[in-house]
Amino acid sequence: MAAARGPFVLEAEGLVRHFGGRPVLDGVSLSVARGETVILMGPSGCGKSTLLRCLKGLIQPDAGTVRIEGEDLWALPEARRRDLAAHVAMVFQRPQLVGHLSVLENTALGAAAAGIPWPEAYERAAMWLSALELGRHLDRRPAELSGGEGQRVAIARALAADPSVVLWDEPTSHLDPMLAADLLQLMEELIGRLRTTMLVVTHQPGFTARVGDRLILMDRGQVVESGPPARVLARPTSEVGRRLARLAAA
Ligand SMILES: Nc1ncnc2c1ncn2[C@@H]1O[C@H](COP(=O)(O)OP(=O)(O)OP(=O)(O)O)[C@@H](O)[C@H]1O
Repeated sequence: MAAARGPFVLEAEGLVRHFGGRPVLDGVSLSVARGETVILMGPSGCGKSTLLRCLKGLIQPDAGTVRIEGEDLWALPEARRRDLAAHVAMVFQRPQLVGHLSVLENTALGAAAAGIPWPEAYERAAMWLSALELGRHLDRRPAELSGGEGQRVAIARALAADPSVVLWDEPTSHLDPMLAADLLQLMEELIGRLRTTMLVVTHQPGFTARVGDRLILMDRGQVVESGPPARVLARPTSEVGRRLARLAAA
């Protein structure tokens, strides 16, 4: 990645995105500072995944800007945009691995896409797979993995790319409760240890309180509240915040 240009790794300003004539993002602005862990919460369907996809360059907003390391993502020519977006790693709700490639190849692919030369990409992939206790599965195909293993490969693929920022889109949502708890604990350890810039979508208030530097709440395509998680959960100022606080206290 080019030399750091400012305190914010990721910035969105006035993002608007419609689906079927309906505004799914309705003027979203946010910024994530270097080394910060920002948690994004909000009711199902409020636009969290759509926002993350815009920030990763997978969906073009109808209006507004996305800046990655100070560069206006959608103002760049396509090749340069792809390069820049490769420094934003994303862990999705499902692993999204390439079926005919091995676990090692899938993981190295993320690093290579971010411009890391292939030999080093393989080294970094093997290192992260081993760190995430997948060292015995390097030659397996994605279909031969359990749901939890698949998500750990997706995390290894994200981290092997040495990203500027990692977007986590509720990676535990399709796992059974015990596997989900294990994966949340792993995420908590990684976030605490790496201090990489993170933007995390989750529905877990306990996790949010423990790992978040800042909590942003969304409702119906808009940011409705933002602040330190302990403050937001104790003294919410929005309806969504009050619902979340009741849930956290239950
Ligand atoms: N490609 C698409 N085509 C049409 N509608 C879409 C598309 N992607 C998202 N939507 C709609 O946009 C709205 C927001 O979806 P999104 O997945 O961003 O919400 P979310 O907050 O991430 O929800 P969840 O917490 O359930 O994952 C939903 O009503 C969804 O149906």
